[in-house]
Amino acid sequence: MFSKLLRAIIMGPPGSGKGTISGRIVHDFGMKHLSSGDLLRIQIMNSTAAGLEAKKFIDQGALVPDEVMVQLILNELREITNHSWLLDGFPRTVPQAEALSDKLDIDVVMNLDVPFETIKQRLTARWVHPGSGRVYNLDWNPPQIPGKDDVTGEELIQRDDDKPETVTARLRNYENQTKPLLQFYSAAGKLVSFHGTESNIIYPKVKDFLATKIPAVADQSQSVKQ
Ligand SMILES: Nc1nc2c(ncn2[C@@H]2O[C@H](COP(=O)(O)OP(=O)(O)O)[C@@H](O)[C@H]2O)c(=O)[nH]1
Ligand SMILES: Nc1ncnc2c1ncn2[C@@H]1O[C@H](COP(=O)(O)OP(=O)(O)O)[C@@H](O)[C@H]1O
Repeated sequence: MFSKLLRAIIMGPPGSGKGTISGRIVHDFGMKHLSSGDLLRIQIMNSTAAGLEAKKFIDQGALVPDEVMVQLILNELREITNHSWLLDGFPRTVPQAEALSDKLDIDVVMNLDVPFETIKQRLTARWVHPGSGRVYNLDWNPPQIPGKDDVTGEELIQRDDDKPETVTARLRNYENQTKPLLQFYSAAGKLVSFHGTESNIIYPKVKDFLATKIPAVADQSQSVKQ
């Protein structure tokens, strides 16, 4: 029934739950998750040339230039062979999407359609574990020990770009630069949108959809045993 590896994109405005839902997809379907934001934050933590260059844009809520992003992501995707993957946060502009489709065929684009009013209040309460990209929310899914990652016990950080004024700039950029991608992927027949305000309600719909495309982890281990 499932003859090939799945190449999927998850899209949506900042704070729509891409990281949260990706974590559940990885758990249930074992896909490799590649988040452009996590990748950039690791480059910044390691003070690489690409990281230092990217930080100037990220701190202002601006998008990192297309050529930097395309190179970074295509290099990473080249490393993932023989595995289904889920791309989160890339592409974010039409030129990025064109550069990606020049190199690879994408199977599905899942769009999280969450209203801006819902999002704004979420982001100021977001804390992240930079090493893994695990994401928490002080109101919604707080860590077991305040300020510490549940799995490693390491310190959580609040992202510099989650300040209210930067969030406004990011939402504006989403509207101007990223939203046109919905039309791009819709015209290509790849787009599936999930509407809602709660990840717990959106995720079961995403899961049902993905189950028609890729075996769940439980089914994969069963087929190994047989
Ligand atoms: N209140 C609430 N917060 C949520 C929900 N889903 C995710 N969050 C939190 O909202 C913030 C943004 O989610 P995240 O997955 O990082 O979104 P992304 O920016 O699209 O990757 C994080 O702090 C999440 O813990 C939800 O359904 N309700
Ligand atoms: N594909 C991309 N193109 C340009 N900039 C990007 C891209 N992905 C991430 N960034 C930069 O990194 C920041 C954080 O990205 P991300 O963690 O994906 O944010 P969020 O999860 O809130 O949508 C973005 O605001 C942007 O500055």
